[in-house]
Amino acid sequence: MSHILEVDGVMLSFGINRILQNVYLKCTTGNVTGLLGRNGCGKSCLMKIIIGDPLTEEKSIRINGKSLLGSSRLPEDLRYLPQHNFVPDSLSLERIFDDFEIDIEAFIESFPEFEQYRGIKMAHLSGGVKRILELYLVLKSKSKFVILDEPFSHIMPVHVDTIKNLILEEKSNKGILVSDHLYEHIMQISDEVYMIKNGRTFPIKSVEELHENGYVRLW
Ligand SMILES: Nc1ncnc2c1ncn2[C@@H]1O[C@H](COP(=O)(O)OP(=O)(O)OP(=O)(O)O)[C@@H](O)[C@H]1O
Repeated sequence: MSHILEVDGVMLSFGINRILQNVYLKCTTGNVTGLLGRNGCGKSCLMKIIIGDPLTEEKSIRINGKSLLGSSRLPEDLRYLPQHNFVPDSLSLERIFDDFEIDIEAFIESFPEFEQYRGIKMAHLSGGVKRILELYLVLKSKSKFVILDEPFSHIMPVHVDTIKNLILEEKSNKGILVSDHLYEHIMQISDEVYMIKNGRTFPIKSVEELHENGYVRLW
């Protein structure tokens, strides 16, 4: 079944700083939607607002036309990979997969060297290893939409390629909204890309447009 997530009417200021004011984006099952923009333009704030952070009352977030009210979100609707680690340090890899009801064997097939970490607690894993694990848990969750904030940060290139493939595989089950400054990867895997600039979102079709909008320097 296909679902559509739409976001508009978002107004966000901190003091006299207007961060977001003219936002529209949509994400649908079967699609990867990319979100790009300069440091501090409001990407993480927008993602947090979508997943229910009460940063602003002025917003309209809808799934299949039905407004998501307040700050509670059902995990079957939306899951979110934040920039910081979220799995408790005291849990082992095996326990985490059990808790999330996600198949650890399929994970180890994608990342064979994680075999050695099966019984290891999160506290003893490196930053990049934790990041891959958390990204996988969110990406594979039984949710209509997943929102990934900087999924490629701290991750070595060979695993970035695996993760891109997993995202492309998983989009047949859900809509995926993703933001990362590794814009070439975002441009490659996204069906639609939005940029945030001066508080508003607009569609981007090419790296040249990113250049024209001051996000990359091509010449
Ligand atoms: N709780 C807060 N209080 C005050 N200002 C905030 C708060 N949260 C975010 N900001 C400001 O809002 C702006 C947007 O922040 P946000 O984290 O969304 O940027 P971003 O586009 O994700 O940036 P980056 O690419 O650097 O991660 C920034 O100027 C930031 O300093």
